[in-house]
Amino acid sequence: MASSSSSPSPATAAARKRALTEQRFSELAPALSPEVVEALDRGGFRRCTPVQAATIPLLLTHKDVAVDAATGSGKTLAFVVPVVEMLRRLPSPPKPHQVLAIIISPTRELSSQIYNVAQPFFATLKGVSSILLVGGLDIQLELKKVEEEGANILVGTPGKLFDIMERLDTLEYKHLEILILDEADRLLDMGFQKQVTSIISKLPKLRRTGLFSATQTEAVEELAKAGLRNPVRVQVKTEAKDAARQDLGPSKTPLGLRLEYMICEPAKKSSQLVDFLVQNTGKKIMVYFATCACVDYWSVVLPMLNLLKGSPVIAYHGKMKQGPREKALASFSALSSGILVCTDVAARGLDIPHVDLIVQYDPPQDPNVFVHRAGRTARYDQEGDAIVFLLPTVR
Ligand SMILES: Nc1ncnc2c1ncn2[C@@H]1O[C@H](COP(=O)(O)OP(=O)(O)OP(=O)(O)O)[C@@H](O)[C@H]1O
Repeated sequence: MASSSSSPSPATAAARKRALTEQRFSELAPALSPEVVEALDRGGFRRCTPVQAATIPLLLTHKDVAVDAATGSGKTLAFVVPVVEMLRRLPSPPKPHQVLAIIISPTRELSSQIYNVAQPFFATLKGVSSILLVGGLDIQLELKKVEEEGANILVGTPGKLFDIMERLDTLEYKHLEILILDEADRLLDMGFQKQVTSIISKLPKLRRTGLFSATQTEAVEELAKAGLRNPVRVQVKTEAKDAARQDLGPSKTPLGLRLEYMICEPAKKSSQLVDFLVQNTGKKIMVYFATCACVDYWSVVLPMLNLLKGSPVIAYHGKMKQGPREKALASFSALSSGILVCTDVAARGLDIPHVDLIVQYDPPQDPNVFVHRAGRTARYDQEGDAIVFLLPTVR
């Protein structure tokens, strides 16, 4: 959520100025409805980030958009606001089984996060229902609920959405106004191309589509060609100031992010991690490992170390059951300092408040993931540090 704007420190005020444009939501053209502006205001959102200032007017003037903007730059509201605003403009309330908007994102956590961020805005829509469709919930119960009650806005993961769309023929898509594909490159990396393509094939061609990603790949280009009509490309670049960021090229990382690397001898890497964590006690840290087994190992070892007593250590990986996984995320989000040991399941999109430091103990296989991991810190107007541990051979 946006931090209070009552009396920010000079540093925060400067960072906020960098993160936001002069454009007020209340003065966007085409104009947003007063109810949406009020909901934004209640959330502390008064001025647009660059990606919001560029994208909202485009979607509201019936353009498809392919958006490439840094992590933490406010992409979620850049599509939630136009989705809601487009549905507000419909002349009459929809029938219960008419699907008007679909928002697809790659993971349960991201879909839940989007659904939660969207709630105050969905609440301004009278007679419009929404549902979160993600794995891990009882499919029979969901099918029954959707069959009986219908749903006008579907938010979910491609597998679950595809499943529901295949099994239920009571939902009607011909009035669909807008499709959003969030973290598009991840949707494809995770092997969801078939489901996404099948979902798209059920939708009317005359719709708006927004494709959002912090990394553009050839596969994303292909998806944009297949799913978007004459899209306007929105690229929000940040200027690289330090050498490490210049190596990554423009637009990849947020302005408030400082990147470093540490060369480690294989035999000393573990002890260097411990030393590093001890030196940074009191910070809120995420440490990325290559495998779930490594996360399990370190989540047992770190709490045993006297030097780290007082630093809560929380594990988070894809082989954990959904309940413990959600609990882990909620616990870490609530901490002001502590360590989350995790795999790349926590690399994308998660908006965890006030993470100070990202440690990439195992470098990612895919260079794009580097940017997403680092992007869990320095979000919106915040600053943060990210360090990657490199063996001399991979430098
Ligand atoms: N206009 C705004 N004013 C103030 N805060 C904002 C604004 N827009 C977004 N934020 C805040 O910025 C943070 C990052 O936003 P969001 O999660 O949408 O980023 P993102 O671009 O989707 O990041 P990622 O690529 O990592 O998924 C959130 O905490 C959000 O509340």
